[in-house]
Amino acid sequence: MEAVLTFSSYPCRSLPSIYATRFSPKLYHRKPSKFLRNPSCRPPFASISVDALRMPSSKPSFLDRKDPDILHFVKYHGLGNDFILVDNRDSLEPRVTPEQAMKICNRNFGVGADGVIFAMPGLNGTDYSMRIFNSDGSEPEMCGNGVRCIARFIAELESIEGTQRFKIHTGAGLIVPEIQDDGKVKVDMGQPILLAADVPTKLPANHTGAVVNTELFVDGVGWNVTCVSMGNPHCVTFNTKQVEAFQVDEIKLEEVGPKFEHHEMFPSRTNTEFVQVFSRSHLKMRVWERGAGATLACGTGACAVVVAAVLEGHAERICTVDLPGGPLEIEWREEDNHVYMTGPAEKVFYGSVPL
Ligand SMILES: N[C@@H](CCC[C@H](N)C(=O)O)C(=O)O
Repeated sequence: MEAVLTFSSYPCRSLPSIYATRFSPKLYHRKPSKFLRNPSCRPPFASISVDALRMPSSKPSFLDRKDPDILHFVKYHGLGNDFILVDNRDSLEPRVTPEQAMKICNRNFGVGADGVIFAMPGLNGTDYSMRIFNSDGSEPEMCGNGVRCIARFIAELESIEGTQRFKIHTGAGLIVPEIQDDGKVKVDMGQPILLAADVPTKLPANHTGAVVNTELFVDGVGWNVTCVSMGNPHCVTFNTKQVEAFQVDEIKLEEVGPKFEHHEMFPSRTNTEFVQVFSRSHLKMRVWERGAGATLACGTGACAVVVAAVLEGHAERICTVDLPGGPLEIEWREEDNHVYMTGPAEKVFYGSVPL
């Protein structure tokens, strides 16, 4: 639900509604858009009505406008992992630069988000491509919560209702989200990558080439870690040499997270998940994300956690993973070695920002 501000009684046929947000009304108080500045477009007696708590019945027409100085977007979140979604279907060139993405993601001086995601034309026989900039402007290969959001975003752009499956090209290869009857999105996240050099990590590998339950010194503490890539790198830890099982709420994420992220053992930096085991099918995690810091959820992270939990013998292949923003259902399927993630993706508001 959101507040919608509608300018009515304009004679211009193409006049769009203007959607205002509960969260960032200041965005709409900048330079008036061209049609408002053009007197020939203005009726003598324009009326303004505020129609609160109404969802637009269809895609807002302002998403169709192509003004190079204004970015129209839709904000989505997956369990509080929030993104600015951009309709980039006409080009493989992202509409904003990494520097602009940083500004837009800033929670004080911009819209506020963990990243900016672009829905682009498909490549290699896929329906669409997805690219993403983290809030620090870096570009990750994949984003699990983001791929659920982009599925819902594309469905909205293409006015598709009901169940729908898309083939999405990402930096991690083909990813297949499927919108289910209940609105949740189930994603085939592909196979986990375990070979140390491919994660990548310089930590010593075991006889299979994987880094499983290996000691990593961070901040003077020996953490037992397992390294998994879901296209993007993850370092998963369930315990230290001193602490047999974490109470994850006690982990000082802001202190220790950046030290994992920039550790010399991770040449491409890393996402890090701290995990508490409730049972063999129920885990709880907190995450420090590469390029975004502490977030409320990380889809690729939850997948990596279940893979690591199975490899370390803590859990079975089907688990509920509790994140600060809510639960994800994860399955690491034995038959095809693929990881499947199921969870929500919710639209928050429509907006525009000057570039
Ligand atoms: N939150 C995302 C992961 C986003 C990318 C990550 N910060 C990275 O740099 O790898 C998810 O839901 O997977």
